[in-house]
Amino acid sequence: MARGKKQNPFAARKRQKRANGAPERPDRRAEPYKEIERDNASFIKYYHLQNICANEEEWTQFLASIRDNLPTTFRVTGFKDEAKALLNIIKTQLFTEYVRAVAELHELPAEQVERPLCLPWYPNGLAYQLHLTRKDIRRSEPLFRLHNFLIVETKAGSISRQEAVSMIPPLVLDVQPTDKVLDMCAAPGSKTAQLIEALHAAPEQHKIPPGFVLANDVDNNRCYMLVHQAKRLNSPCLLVTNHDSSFFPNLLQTDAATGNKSILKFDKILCDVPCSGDGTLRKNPDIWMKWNLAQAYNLHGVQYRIVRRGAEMLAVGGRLVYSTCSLNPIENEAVLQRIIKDADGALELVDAAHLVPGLKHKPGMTNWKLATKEVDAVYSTFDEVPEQLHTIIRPAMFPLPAKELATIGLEKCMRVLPHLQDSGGFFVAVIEKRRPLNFEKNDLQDLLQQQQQAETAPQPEPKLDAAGKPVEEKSTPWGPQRKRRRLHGYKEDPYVFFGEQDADYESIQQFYQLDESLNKRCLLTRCQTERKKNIYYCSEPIRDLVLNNEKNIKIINTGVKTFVRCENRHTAHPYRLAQEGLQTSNAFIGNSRRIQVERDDLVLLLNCTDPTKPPSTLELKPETQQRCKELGIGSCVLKYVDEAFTLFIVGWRGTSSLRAYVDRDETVHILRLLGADLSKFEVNKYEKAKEAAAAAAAEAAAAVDVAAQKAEPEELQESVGSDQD
Ligand SMILES: C[S@@+](CC[C@H](N)C(=O)[O-])C[C@H]1O[C@@H](n2cnc3c(N)ncnc32)[C@H](O)[C@@H]1O
Repeated sequence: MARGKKQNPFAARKRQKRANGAPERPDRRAEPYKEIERDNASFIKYYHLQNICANEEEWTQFLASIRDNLPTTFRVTGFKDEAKALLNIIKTQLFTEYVRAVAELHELPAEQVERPLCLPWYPNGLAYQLHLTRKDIRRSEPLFRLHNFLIVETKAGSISRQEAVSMIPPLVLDVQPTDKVLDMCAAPGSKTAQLIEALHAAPEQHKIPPGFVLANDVDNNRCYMLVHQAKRLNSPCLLVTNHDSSFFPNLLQTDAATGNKSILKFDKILCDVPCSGDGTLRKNPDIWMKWNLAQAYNLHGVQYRIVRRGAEMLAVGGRLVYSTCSLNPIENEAVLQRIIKDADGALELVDAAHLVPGLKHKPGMTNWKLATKEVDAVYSTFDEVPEQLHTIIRPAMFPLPAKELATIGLEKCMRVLPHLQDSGGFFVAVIEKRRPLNFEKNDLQDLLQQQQQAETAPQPEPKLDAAGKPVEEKSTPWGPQRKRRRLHGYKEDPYVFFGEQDADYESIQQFYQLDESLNKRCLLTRCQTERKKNIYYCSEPIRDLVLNNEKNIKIINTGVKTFVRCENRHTAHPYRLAQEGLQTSNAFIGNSRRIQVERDDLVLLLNCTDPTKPPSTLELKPETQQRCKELGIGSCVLKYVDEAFTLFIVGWRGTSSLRAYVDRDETVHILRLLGADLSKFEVNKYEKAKEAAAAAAAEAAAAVDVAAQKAEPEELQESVGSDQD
């Protein structure tokens, strides 16, 4: 073994076992694929006895639906005119191709193909359901263009492939651009993305929304999935943290006007809690094999603790949404009746059905029973539960006495069952806070004291500029300053904010004529170095949150990449613009680095995918050439104005060239919006696979020929020999 190279302990153990003569485990991949049996006697017995359906006929429909595969749904992500333009393309070109492809797949006349369904309850007609499963789309050659569209536009952040029912909680949370929003169990982040979109829904009113989204998850690895998902939206108003929500610490905020500190209370909170997930049986059939009631009993406690902590952190007048993808009243109504009862009038369940008009749902249940794990004994009250089950089945899991229950308002909850509109199963409840909770802990003095202690602890001498001011305001995150793998994930790099006087800022400001209203102190890097590489931007409230709270909570990510160091011998300025940050920085950039381009020029620039051969300015329209001459070398903003939308794209003016600085997926997205030819980017993976197989076969045949030629003289000799015999 090479010195210093660590051995993989799992591989070492496997090698050791093999050396000891232990039998090899059978390779399951070699076994024929078995379709999962969509049945579970305990599940059926349990939900039948709960009367989740009105009658036997409906129950039969429920069972048929939950055993069926789930149709694919997607929504156009939207707070821009671009969304409307893309929707138009979807409704015309994509759906025409859809009908053609489905007709080919099912060998039907096109007139018989059912068109995609616009989800009536999703705002502005932006969400659609296809009559195809995810597997259909992934595995059928006639659908390759549809598949390519879904992949590319998802990566470009223009659509979200999200289960229909999962779109409901953010809608009923009703987020406004000024809201302070907490997403307590956020990963992998499909609902967080919706919350961010709602925050940015009024760009004409706010260059940067005053509100923010704090997205949290207890699972460190899933936090990175969340970062990946949310990054597509390029919001400077997002903070991702990694903490147990049931013990989420109180956070400090600074009042911008007075400088006073207070405990942060959120206007909107989403508690999309961990659950048994039996509402997702259509998408995840393996749950049929695992389902049992013990999961719900185990989860009830953590679900209650999360919603209780959420209620404490909610501002008076604020709104909290509790949701699960479980049908089980133990994880739903039992949790809600408990928190509403404990709040003693401070919390109220409200009806939010008007925010999803046309969504078919049932009211929350007001009567349910509990049972043993295998549902062989059923209990209506805690008195009936045998003592050995008292630690598993708790009194609070049973419905309250009828009179008390009537004051809770459980009927305002929404239960979505799969057969109602061919979707997954889901539960959602909306709570509003009328006054502070009796058990709410507002430990401002403790927090201030902790902060003071941390500030007075010995620190390395700060670097000062010529005027004697600190050069930069550095955050000290959890743990050491070097990224190192730990049991519970990575330690994060620090958040180093720009100081009042920053040489890099001065030069960026001059080159891009940045408007002073862009708060330079919200620019940050993720390392302490003289030579900054990537410069990020976050909104003012996010900066305040980071600096006030990073010692109490593990911050995983914030800021949008806005400037990137890019130096070569021709460049006058060391930083180029980053496309990710342009959505924010564009509103602050002056005219000196802008160039307006027409459609043909933009199509030409985007079609150039070889970075070593950028388009020559001589190929562009005379007006564009003239502007290029004036512009001089370096990063710039390409502006394109269409009747329906305006695009801003990062460009690069080279010595004799102009190029668009966007990645492949965004390139395809923009070309699509421009109605340009996409055939160059349209990869048919089936054709490619066939070509690869044909090439491999040809290679194998050639190898056989060569072997045969080599073998020929011997064979001839043999045959001569045998003749002689
Ligand atoms: C139903 S999923 C959330 C789905 C997510 N809201 C979305 O739309 O993509 C539940 C999440 O809760 C997280 N979780 C479980 N226990 C938690 C806790 N105590 N605190 C915070 N997050 C928790 C899990 O890691 C999981 O990512």
